[in-house]
Amino acid sequence: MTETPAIELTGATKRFRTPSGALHTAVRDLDLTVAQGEFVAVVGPTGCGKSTTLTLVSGLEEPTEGEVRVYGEPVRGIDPKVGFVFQQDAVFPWRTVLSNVMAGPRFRGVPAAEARERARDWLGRVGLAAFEDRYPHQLSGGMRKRVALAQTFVNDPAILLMDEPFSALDVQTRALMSDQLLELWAGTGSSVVFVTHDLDEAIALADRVVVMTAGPATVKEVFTVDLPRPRTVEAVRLEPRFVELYREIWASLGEEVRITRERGAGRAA
Ligand SMILES: Nc1ncnc2c1ncn2[C@@H]1O[C@H](COP(=O)(O)OP(=O)(O)OP(=O)(O)O)[C@@H](O)[C@H]1O
Repeated sequence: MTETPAIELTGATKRFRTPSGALHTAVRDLDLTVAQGEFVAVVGPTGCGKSTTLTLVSGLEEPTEGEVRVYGEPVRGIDPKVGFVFQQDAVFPWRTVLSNVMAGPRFRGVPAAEARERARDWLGRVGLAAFEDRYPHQLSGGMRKRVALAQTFVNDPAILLMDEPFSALDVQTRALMSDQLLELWAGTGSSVVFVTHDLDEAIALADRVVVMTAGPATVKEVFTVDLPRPRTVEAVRLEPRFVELYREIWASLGEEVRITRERGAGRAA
């Protein structure tokens, strides 16, 4: 018997009504399956429809056509099995780090003592045990991102949707965060969909890299990343296979980036 996929988009199309009243197609006829426990990275030219794809899986938006399923069930609204990490931090500025990490389990009805214990456990895993009484503004960008990871993993999500979560960080912190994410994810069995502009990051993290077309987004090509795990970003980047994969995927992605750029230049002319 084959296992139910964690995520299944079938012929998913999303159109938005623009302020001028016209219809804009952000995603068209998109087919994508993510297995349970799989890490999938999504790359594509700017504005092509990557975030819209995530919002369809999250239940924040409904597809205009086609189907989106999570664990075999059609998505109807926001599912508690799904966790998110975005580029912006989703922390309460007036709450301490511990209170921020406890918030999710508390909203889900976990008793305070247990929520505190789970939050402390995850804060320990992200290396912030000594900072539980700090407020978010007293932390660095990288530390706030670690709070965001603890905040997400503490809810034990079956599916994790990440939309350029590390793009606001400097390059070194980004690499450390990627390593940390892989470490945290390794023990959970959750499925991840990770949207990024950074092909290095996509290959270093993922089991498969999905290349999207210039907008409206559909799947152009899917590449399997056959690099062994556990991986660390700095080490994996030096492997000949990594460089080979980078070249192959860039050949596909680069075309779409060029199409998007030329359209932009056409519009500016
Ligand atoms: N709520 C909305 N209403 C109208 N148009 C929208 C809406 N959300 C997204 N769009 C449009 O759909 C297209 C795809 O946007 P989306 O944010 O999914 O792209 P993206 O690939 O994530 O972009 P980026 O790489 O720049 O983050 C864009 O042209 C955007 O302007």
